[in-house]
Amino acid sequence: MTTPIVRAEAVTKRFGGLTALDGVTFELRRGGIYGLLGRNGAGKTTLMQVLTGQQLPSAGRVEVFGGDPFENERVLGQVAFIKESQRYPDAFRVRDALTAGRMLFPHWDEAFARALVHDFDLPAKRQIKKLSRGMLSALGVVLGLASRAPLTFFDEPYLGLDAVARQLFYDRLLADYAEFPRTVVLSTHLIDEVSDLIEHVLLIERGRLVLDESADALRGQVVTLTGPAGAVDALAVNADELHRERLGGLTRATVRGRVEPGQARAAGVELQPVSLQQLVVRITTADTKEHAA
Ligand SMILES: Nc1ncnc2c1ncn2[C@@H]1O[C@H](COP(=O)(O)OP(=O)(O)OP(=O)(O)O)[C@@H](O)[C@H]1O
Repeated sequence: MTTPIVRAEAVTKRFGGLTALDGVTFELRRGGIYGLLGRNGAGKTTLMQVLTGQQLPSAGRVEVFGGDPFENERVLGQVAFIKESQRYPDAFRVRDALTAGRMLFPHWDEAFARALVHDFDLPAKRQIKKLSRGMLSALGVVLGLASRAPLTFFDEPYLGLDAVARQLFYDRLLADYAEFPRTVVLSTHLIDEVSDLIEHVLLIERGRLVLDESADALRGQVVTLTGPAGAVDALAVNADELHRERLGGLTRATVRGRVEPGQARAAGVELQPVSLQQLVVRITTADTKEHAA
């Protein structure tokens, strides 16, 4: 068993009458790339803020590296939180941000930072306020990767990055993670792009954690069945139905649960795996319908 480095117990965060996090309980273990997924406003940023001591929970408990992260230098020295809206001092140049990274992060790797600045084609002497949006995102990515923080949060780090730069980020993250294992939490809407990268999925819906599963386990769990309605129903009897539609005379159902491929073949039902992206869409829309009902 790997040791958990984060424990969140029944964490609730309210902003006035709005409940942004609602009784969220989970653990993050040492070493792993987590995908923090969920629709707009689901509570992802709030959760990362609570875990990094930038917001206090309204109820519940958070423990990071064995302590409360709030104003805790020992804990926060091991944590990097890279967010799109990061503000820098007005006169800061790219190279000043690297100097700050060197001072802030005990595990900082200067050579790696310089290599990344080169890879992302960042102008070291340019003022940060004069960077393009994509360059600003790239700077966040450089700081987050070179920090080598044992717990690194990337909150939608790709905004403004083009496809080539995003791929560079994924490649560098994966290669560096293999050499220096740590815990990385990546909040993203680009699920298909990161589905090969993430090892564990945390899915938040309206402030509640609705999925906390290894990506491998999930891949085998959800399938689409297409065939005559009666045969589909019989095969899916013990599975959890997430979605159903009719295609001419056929029924297509997306279900979570075990379906035997041999039985499906014999019943004339086509079985197809479901991508992580489709799975998230199905789970979150099923939840929305339930909520509206
Ligand atoms: N400081 C705040 N004051 C009031 N409401 C807030 C505050 N921060 C977040 N919220 C609200 O809490 C909810 C969750 O927001 P959060 O930013 O955590 O969502 P998110 O999952 O990160 O969304 P997105 O994917 O759009 O970035 C939203 O309804 C948001 O409006």
